Amino acid sequence: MKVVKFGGSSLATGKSVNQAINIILADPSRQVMVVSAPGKRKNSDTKVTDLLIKYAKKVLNHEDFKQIVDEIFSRYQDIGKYFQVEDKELEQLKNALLSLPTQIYPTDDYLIAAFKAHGERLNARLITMILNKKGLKAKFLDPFDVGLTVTGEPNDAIVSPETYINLDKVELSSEEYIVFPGFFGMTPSGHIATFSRGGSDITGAILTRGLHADLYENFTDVNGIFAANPSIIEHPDSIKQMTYREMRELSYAGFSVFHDEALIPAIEGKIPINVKNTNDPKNAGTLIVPNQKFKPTNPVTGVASQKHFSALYLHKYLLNKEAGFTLRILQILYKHNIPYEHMPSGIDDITIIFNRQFLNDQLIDLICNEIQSLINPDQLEWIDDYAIIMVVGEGMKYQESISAQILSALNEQNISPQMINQGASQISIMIGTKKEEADQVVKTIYKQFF
Ligand SMILES: Nc1ncnc2c1ncn2[C@@H]1O[C@H](COP(=O)(O)OP(=O)(O)O)[C@@H](O)[C@H]1O
Ligand SMILES: N[C@@H](CC(=O)OP(=O)(O)O)C(=O)O
Repeated sequence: MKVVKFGGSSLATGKSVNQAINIILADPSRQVMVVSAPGKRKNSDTKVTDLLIKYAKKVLNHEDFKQIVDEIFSRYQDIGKYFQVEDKELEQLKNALLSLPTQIYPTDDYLIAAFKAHGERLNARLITMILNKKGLKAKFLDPFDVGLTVTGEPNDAIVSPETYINLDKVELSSEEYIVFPGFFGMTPSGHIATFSRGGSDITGAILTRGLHADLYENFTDVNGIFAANPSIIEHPDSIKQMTYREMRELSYAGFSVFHDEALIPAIEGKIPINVKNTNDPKNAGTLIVPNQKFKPTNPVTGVASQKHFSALYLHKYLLNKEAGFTLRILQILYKHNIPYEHMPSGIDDITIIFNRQFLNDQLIDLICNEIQSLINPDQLEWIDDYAIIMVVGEGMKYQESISAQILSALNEQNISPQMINQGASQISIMIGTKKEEADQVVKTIYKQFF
């Protein structure tokens, strides 16, 4: 049995939903369909998830929301009309949208999560109607029906282990398709919490593991995973096969096509993932597997970049001999509930890299002041303008000169990275640079290895 996830880019119009249904029908083992909310129809369009966030904010601000509800509903109406779904049935979706502000939520964050989740919930309902209309047996199931439970933040949830005990009890019939909304789960107190953005990939992976599927097919709008982001490199090579570890590092570092957290259930279940194109389903796409059986011909599999970082650089002579130096810094961060991403260090220097999204100016001043007064470094510098480029490849284990090749290629372009870190993971090299140089770094490294 296969679990098949369709991203929002594959379900944006009636025509694309029809392509997705044809993909399901083409292979009888494609029994479970996980769906995202309708995505962008063109570049200037807005994803339904973003429209729902707007709707939630209007409700919280006591603003009129009629227009935004109409806009959201029209996305489902357009898809429904393509399949001649009756107005009466579509009206159920509108009523579900309109009833959202009348529910009780523990906090505003829970309200936002519940609104957001309805992008996928209503789409799964609509696609179930469409399949039934086509004379196919299909059932809508959602996290509340199967016990997909989550903990953590309402808009950044984590799956609970009991989900897998609950999923073990779900009985599938080979006669019936299951349509399941991605992106959200149920909290212990019975509320909706969503995964982070792009999190329908995570739902697909959870169902793949929990329902013991043989393969997780993830359908998107490109022919698999490319060796670099196509918005930076024109027509990059596509990756035929890669390991879980490579994908996890690359998706964490910016390959938004597949969510990094979605790798974890697949790794736990040792289930391969096939990223494929809804518009070109015959293309083999990218297969993500537990281990690479052969030594790769290219040491580098992919180059990813992210620009939302900041860094705190600290210099202190004999830092390496001072017991508890890093511990005290971490205690300050812990006190203010600030997570950090990386902490490369040398004998007298340490750089702490943060995700800028978790910080504001006031917090930055606070931690810098505390570190200065409690730890007294010789130099403290806050670098707000920070990007990370990750060069990843299982093949790097077999070649030692990769960082030298990278540095000399960058040097030829007059780029001197602020940080280069290799070692913590044998299969990746991390480069810290200014945001404005990040794309050029990706281009230079890509040219060097592809
Ligand atoms: N390395 C990469 N390989 C393939 N696509 C990438 C990569 N990096 C970024 N992308 C972008 O990811 C997009 C698909 O992701 P997303 O829009 O989230 O898909 P979906 O809606 O199917 O979940 C592609 O259209 C592409 O522009
Ligand atoms: N719709 C949600 C979840 C998701 O996974 O979407 P997509 O499959 O379109 O990336 C989002 O926009 O974040």
